[in-house]
Amino acid sequence: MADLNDIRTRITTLDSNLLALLSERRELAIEVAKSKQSTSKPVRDQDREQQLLVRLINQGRELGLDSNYIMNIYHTVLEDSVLLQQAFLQQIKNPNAAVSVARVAFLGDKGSYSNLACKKYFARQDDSLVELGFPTFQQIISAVEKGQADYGMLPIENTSSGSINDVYDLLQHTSLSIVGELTQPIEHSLITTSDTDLSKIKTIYAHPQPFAQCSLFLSAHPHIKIEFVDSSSAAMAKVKELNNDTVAAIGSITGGELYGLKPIRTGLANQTENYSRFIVVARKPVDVAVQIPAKTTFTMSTGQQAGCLVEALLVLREQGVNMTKLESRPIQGNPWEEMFYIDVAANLQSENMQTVIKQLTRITNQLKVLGCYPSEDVAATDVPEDLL
Ligand SMILES: C=C(O[C@@H]1C=C(C(=O)O)C=C[C@H]1O)C(=O)O
Repeated sequence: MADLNDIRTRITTLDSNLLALLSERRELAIEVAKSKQSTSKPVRDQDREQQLLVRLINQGRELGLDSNYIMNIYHTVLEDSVLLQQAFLQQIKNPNAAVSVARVAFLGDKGSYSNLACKKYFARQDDSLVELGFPTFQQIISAVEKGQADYGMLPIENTSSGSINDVYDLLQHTSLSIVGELTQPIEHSLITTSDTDLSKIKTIYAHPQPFAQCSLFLSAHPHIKIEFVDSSSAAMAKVKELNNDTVAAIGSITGGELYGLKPIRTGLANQTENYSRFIVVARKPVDVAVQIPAKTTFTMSTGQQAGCLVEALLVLREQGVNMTKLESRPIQGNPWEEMFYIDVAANLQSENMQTVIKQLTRITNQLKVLGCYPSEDVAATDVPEDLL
């Protein structure tokens, strides 16, 4: 039998080769983006993706590889390829927005969910990253407004707990623009210093958002005391500092590793598919290249007469503009009046969106465009059922 060390050496070599190939594939994706730039072809080509997946699944089968295994790997590869091309075309479209060092403000400290989102988002940009942690959303916005940071990363909604109202309310008053978005899987775990047991835990430190997203798990353990902290990273820092087996934090496994902490329970969120959508804000708006699916976010307040909102929404329908989200929030200082937040799948520079904005400005009390940015929804391409 071959020696374990020898086999591992071969695996190590093989893994290095896989990485080199993935990196080469990314370089080719950039070449494809350059060609699309000259022809204005959309970045996403689902027919091509489907052909590629069918071929790989068939080829994989001959090598004894499961079709779902291939699908999972290639969904990640294709998503990365599409988002990489989008980031590349955006940089060409917005040369003035280029910074060589991106200073990004986020909630918490190293290892917070927002910090992990920053790392992921900016890994696709050419800039190097300076991470600036803040204890509140307001401080993140102020840091960008004052020029202490170039970007702010703000969570806006979560599949378990819904909209993050504090962020929506802050957007009413800022001059910043939304320039990007990112959807991140959020996997809550119970993070501790030692190999303790859930039955020994007396206190859990958590930010109110993870607390809300894990409410079912927490209500099943009513004897555990909950201490709220400013961020998941603050929760993990606290557990590290206390260093005993009766305390735990709600955080991510990756975040916990940065504090030398371990998970004793995973999958705490109410929904198994727990995702957060983050927005990226900056002082100047960006334009979105035509090859990229764009989203535009605007706020509007309508009169309180019957049918005002319907009339506004009809404008979207008449222009064939698809609304992907509608949120309403009270207007501070005007009891019972509502501000509507609307996301549409459209490029602000398109003719229909220009018409929408013109008409809505006429029929609403107030309209403000918060930004137009590349949509990061890269839905998996399906392959024929019988292949799976
Ligand atoms: C690379 C391309 O762009 C996108 C990414 C693909 C890939 O990485 O293989 C395939 C199709 C497109 O959605 C392409 O069009 O070939």
